[in-house]
Amino acid sequence: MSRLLSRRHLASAAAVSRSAPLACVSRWLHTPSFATVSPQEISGSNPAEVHNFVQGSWTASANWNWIVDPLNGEKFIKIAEVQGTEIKPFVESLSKCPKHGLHNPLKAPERYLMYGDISAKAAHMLGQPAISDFFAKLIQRVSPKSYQQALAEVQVSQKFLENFCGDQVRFLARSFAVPGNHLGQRSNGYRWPYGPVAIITPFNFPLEIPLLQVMGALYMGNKPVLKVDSKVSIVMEQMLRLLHECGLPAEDMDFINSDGVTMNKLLLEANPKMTLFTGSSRVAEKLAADLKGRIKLEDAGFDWKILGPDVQEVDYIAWVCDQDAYACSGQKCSAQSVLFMHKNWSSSGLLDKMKKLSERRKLEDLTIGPVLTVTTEAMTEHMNSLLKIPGSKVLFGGEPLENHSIPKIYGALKPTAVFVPLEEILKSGNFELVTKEIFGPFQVVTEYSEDQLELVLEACERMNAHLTAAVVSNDPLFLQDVLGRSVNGTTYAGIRARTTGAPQNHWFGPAGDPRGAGIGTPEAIKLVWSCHREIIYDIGPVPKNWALPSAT
Ligand SMILES: N[C@@H](CCC=O)C(=O)O
Repeated sequence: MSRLLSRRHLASAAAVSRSAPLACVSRWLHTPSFATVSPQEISGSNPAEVHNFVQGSWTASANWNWIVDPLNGEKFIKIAEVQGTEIKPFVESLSKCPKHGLHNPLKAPERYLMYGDISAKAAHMLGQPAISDFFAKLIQRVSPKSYQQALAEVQVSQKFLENFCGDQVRFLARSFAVPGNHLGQRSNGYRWPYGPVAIITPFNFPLEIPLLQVMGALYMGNKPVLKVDSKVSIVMEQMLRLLHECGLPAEDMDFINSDGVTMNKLLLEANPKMTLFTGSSRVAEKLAADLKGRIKLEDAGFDWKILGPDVQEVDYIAWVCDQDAYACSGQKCSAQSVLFMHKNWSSSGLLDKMKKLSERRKLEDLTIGPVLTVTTEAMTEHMNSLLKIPGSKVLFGGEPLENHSIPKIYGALKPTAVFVPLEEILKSGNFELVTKEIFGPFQVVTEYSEDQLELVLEACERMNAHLTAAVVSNDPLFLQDVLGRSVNGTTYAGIRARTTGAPQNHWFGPAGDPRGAGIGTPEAIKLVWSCHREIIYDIGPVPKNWALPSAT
């Protein structure tokens, strides 16, 4: 059935056509059946509304919080933000789910199949060009990035859903059995849900991160409450409507909009058995303490790239560097934050090529655009602090974007690279400054000579977030050396290595931290959303010649 021409929409289009211009009819004909907004139509004079979903229904709240259009500062989306006094239904809803979950290998196993079916339907819908276009454009409105980057996010989400069709959800909960010591004894290892869980996700991937995590949680039998950064929660609100249309039971998950303080209160009162947090290290550490460690994290990434001694494919590598550092205006947790360049690259023209590529980026197509969590002043101030380090210099960028109406609360900076000498980076007064993650179009570049690889590795060792990394070389001994002495969770190795753009088939997540979460793959889902339970069956018979042993 075409979701675009549902009877409901044809009827509403016909009704509208009696009183409104043709453009309006065409808008409705092109709005997917589940949708309550049209990405292109949202504006100050036609604001969109985002609701909450709890205990099976959509709800408003006493308070509307306005989100401004990142491109012109107009108030364009109203969020029904739940206040501290309004969390009771959410607390009650989570409490309804027992610790053993909505399903598990010994309870309601048919729900694994149901989730296979829901994923198949959702994958099919999201694969319709009009629907992927709808989500790509909606993402662009709230988390400005180029159409291609926004569409890539939708495609990753669509492929992920395809991966968990049919029997693939039940295969996630595959158990094992080990023979016991005597007749009737065997141990079975099960993947067990946590039951009530919470998911908190950031602004930079409005669809990919919350969708993949929420589906993983549901697949394994948990009941999640999901909170997405209000700046972009409209995208997941619309996705939830799509999921309901694909058969997601209304009671299986809740969706809340609130500020951080209210969410913290909800977490403390509802006491979810596991919380997945994706976002800044500061909030991650606070939550880890508040929730007494019942948390998994995908936090900051000061992600590094090392160019090895073998210089080749300079044009290609310059392009990958440009994408890694500046696509989505550098607002990916995987973005290249520092580039360690072997001296052999100095005369290759790589930096010039990177500069030229960075200059192709423009606000009109959002290949560079607003920075949602760092202001222009803060980025400039950081750059100026770096420039006080002896030997440092601006390689390119360093200036605010021009001719725009991006509101002052957001940042607007040209793609920027600052060179800092390696010996200076390692000095204790400088190290923290240089490795401070700037969630914007900003990278540090440095150079090392043959005998300075130790210093490069020392710098990587001293960093405290280990998310993505790239070792750009086809020298197997160089690769082995660097890979064997580093820890980043998602590391690309080889001449085509990158730091960003992990699709659903690459585990994505930090390493080196027992709280580290993953996203995307079956291993990530099992690790984050289930725990191990072992049931040891010991049904006998008791041997006929059994006699009471002496006390031990
Ligand atoms: N796929 C994205 C990351 C998604 C985050 O969890 C990237 O590779 O930058």
